[in-house]
Amino acid sequence: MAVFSSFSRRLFRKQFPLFSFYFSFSTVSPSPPPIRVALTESVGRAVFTTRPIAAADLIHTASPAVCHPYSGRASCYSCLAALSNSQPLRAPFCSQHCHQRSKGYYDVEMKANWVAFDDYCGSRGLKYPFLVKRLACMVIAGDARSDTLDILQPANFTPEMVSKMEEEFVLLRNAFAEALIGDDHIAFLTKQWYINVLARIRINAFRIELVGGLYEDLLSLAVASVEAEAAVGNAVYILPSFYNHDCDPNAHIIWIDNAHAKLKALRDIDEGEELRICYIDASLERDARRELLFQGFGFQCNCSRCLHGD
Ligand SMILES: C[S@@+](CC[C@H](N)C(=O)[O-])C[C@H]1O[C@@H](n2cnc3c(N)ncnc32)[C@H](O)[C@@H]1O
Repeated sequence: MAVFSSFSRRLFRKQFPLFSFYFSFSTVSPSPPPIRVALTESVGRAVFTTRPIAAADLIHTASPAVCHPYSGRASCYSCLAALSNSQPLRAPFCSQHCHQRSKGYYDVEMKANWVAFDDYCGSRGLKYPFLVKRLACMVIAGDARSDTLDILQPANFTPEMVSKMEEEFVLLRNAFAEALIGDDHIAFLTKQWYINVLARIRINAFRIELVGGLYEDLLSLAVASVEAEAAVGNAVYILPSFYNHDCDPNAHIIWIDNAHAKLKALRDIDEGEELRICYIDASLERDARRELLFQGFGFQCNCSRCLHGD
């Protein structure tokens, strides 16, 4: 658990000079990452460089605030690394470290019967409720705060969307209640909490594709993103969620062996430039990209490729 809470604590240790704030990574990283997060007039918060960054440089890494493997994947419960074939089914961890780190919320999850919730979400192709379930287990275990994701931008849900979430919420709460997890431990688990968390996940969740040993340089990075195996799960991060989108990005988020993310520069970047990643397949036509961004994230892209044509 420590990894999640200490990461959040470090992130929340922030100052608020006019319209910008800086994160302190002093106790863990030898030097802070060369970035700052600031409020912009057009796209809310954004990430800017504090010094020049060379192409292919690692800008920073990030641990997930919450992650969840896709069902049917032989992935570590904790970090989403591939499990070896010899791994016993009852021990879904890639290492003792992952087991120790996640033991508290894994035990909470194992106490409850998830058949109804999993069937409901699985049969409808819903993936994000599993992230909410994981976060709820972490909160009950004392491994995360219930407001962990509150700092992130939420999606706007229509009343119809909210009413569709009623059933999955009831199934989630009932699973905990029937497992005799005391009322005081699940007092945070209201419908409003469920909707608020899903609204953050909707905008900020990353689909994790591992590139494994393929990654060596900028060229293989491009190849890797095309050749990567199918996604292994979803995760939400705090700092990477402040990166805005660009259809011609200067940065890229990648996962090598597990859900620990690396933010890398795709080209030389000047001091003070905004860092942007691409949320979608940048090779799509302009109209298709704009439609995807609007439907998936609710915004009209203001990047220069969209504004000035391909
Ligand atoms: C993952 S968040 C990025 C951080 C966000 N700006 C914030 O303040 O938290 C995604 C949201 O940022 C805004 N955004 C990101 N990229 C954008 C772009 N290219 N054009 C317009 N808005 C963008 C949209 O509101 C989008 O829903």
